[in-house]
Amino acid sequence: MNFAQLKQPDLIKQACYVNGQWLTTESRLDVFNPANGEQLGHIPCLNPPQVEQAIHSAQQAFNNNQESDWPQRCQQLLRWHQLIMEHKSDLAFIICLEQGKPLNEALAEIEYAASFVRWFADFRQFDHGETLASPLPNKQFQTQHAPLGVVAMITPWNFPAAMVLRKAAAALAAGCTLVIKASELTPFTANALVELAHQAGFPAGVINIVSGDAAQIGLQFCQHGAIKKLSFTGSTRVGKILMTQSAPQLQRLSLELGGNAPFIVFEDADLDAAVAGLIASKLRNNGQTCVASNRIYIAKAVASAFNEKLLARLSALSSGYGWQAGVDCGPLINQHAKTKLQQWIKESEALGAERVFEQVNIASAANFFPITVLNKVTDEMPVAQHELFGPVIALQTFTDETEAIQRANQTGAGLAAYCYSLNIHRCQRLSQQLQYAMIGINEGIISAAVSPFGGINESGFGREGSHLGLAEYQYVKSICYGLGN
Ligand SMILES: NC(=O)c1ccc[n+]([C@@H]2O[C@H](COP(=O)([O-])OP(=O)(O)OC[C@H]3O[C@@H](n4cnc5c(N)ncnc54)[C@H](O)[C@@H]3O)[C@@H](O)[C@H]2O)c1
Ligand SMILES: N[C@@H](CC=O)C(=O)O
Repeated sequence: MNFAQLKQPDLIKQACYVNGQWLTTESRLDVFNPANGEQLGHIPCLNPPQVEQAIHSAQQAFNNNQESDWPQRCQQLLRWHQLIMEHKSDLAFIICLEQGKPLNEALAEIEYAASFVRWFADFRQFDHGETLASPLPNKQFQTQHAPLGVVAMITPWNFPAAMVLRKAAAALAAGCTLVIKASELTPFTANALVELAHQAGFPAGVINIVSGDAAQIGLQFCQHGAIKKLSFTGSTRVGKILMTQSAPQLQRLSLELGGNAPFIVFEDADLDAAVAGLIASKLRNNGQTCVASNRIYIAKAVASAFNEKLLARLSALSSGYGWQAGVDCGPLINQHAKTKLQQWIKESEALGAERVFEQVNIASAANFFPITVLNKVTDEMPVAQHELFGPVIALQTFTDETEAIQRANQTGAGLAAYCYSLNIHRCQRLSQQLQYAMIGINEGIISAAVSPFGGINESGFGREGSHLGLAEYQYVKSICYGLGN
């Protein structure tokens, strides 16, 4: 299985895009299909002067950009959205091959990713400063929303299109220019999106994409005076490195980091809906989602009924190659992800967890991992302490609401939380008392372009999507007009 099967194979760029040109180098990084280990291609490993060229071209393009250019930028965004939708089956196939998720999920990711481009192009037209009521007769006060300048973005492999477009669309709508470093595990989706941006008519230098040594490029972004903001999505570990590195420049940062979402099912929940919600939130992208439910708390009174329904639904799911019909889960991204999960399961079993389900209907290639359900988990076990990022469902029980809330809040992370109950008062209490930035109430899939996405605490800061996502790439200018005497 390879990219030759694309309707438009020239969407595959084994290159970086700098100042409107695709650039290749002798030095390369190889890219593999996580499902079968086959090499898919390679991307350049740029050296610091080549990365500098990309930053410089973004700076030049920003200097040439005027607020009056917005109508053209808006047209470019709308054209980009249209091209992405026209090529969605090819783009989904690229995601499926380099990231592993099933084609239907990859297609859903493209539509979700494209929705940010459309949303920011539309919303920006209504974004404006204000004229303020002046307390002084001889002065008038106004605010303007100004673009920050050159923005660097570093994105992960789990949503190779959505994580790029959620940032890029907002920054472009704000009037910024970009240097993107996508994950080296999934570069071809980002490159194809940039090729479509090129076709949509963005001028040279407005969008640049680089690849190479991640740590070195990250450091270069953090230390570069021309880069006014760094927007990062990835692990908490790397987020902390970037924050430390960028502190001396007081560079603006958005950090979209890892989660450890509680999923609470109360005795008054619709159990079928709760099982469906858990499967949706836990097994989307085979568990490799920052908002995936991680610690599953079920009220003691309904635990055995819930578990029975859950295992019945899980038995019908299959794992396999994403490009084959009827596949529910793809592989993990690499061997490291698999070894980590095996280790945490083993350590948790040694502490008393019981394996009550292990999927049998699964492809035999190296990175596949069976959907696994553990019962009798406790909060101290590794499967509850770590962001699992895989298809492992760690079940715990609780006695009452106070206990559930207290245990759910007992983590450093603060991204997403979920609860299922048909009691409206309880749902309102939970929405107030769960200390998470995003809460799903009787719902397992919570993201949309219109809604602010982001975390608190160890899950980072900054918001993507929504009007707040645009503000991340702007600064507010306050203007005071003297009106004479
Ligand atoms: N909160 C969110 O919106 C969100 C969304 C998706 C993923 N995530 C998180 O991302 C993680 C999974 O992604 P990952 O494994 O690609 O994360 P990662 O932190 O390993 O890598 C993310 C990106 O950072 C780059 N990188 C790695 N080391 C770096 C360094 N020293 N300096 C600069 N860049 C560096 C990588 O090349 C990649 O592009 C999970 O923790 C997940 O929860 C969060
Ligand atoms: N799945 C998230 C991204 C994090 O993994 C989303 O819904 O946008």
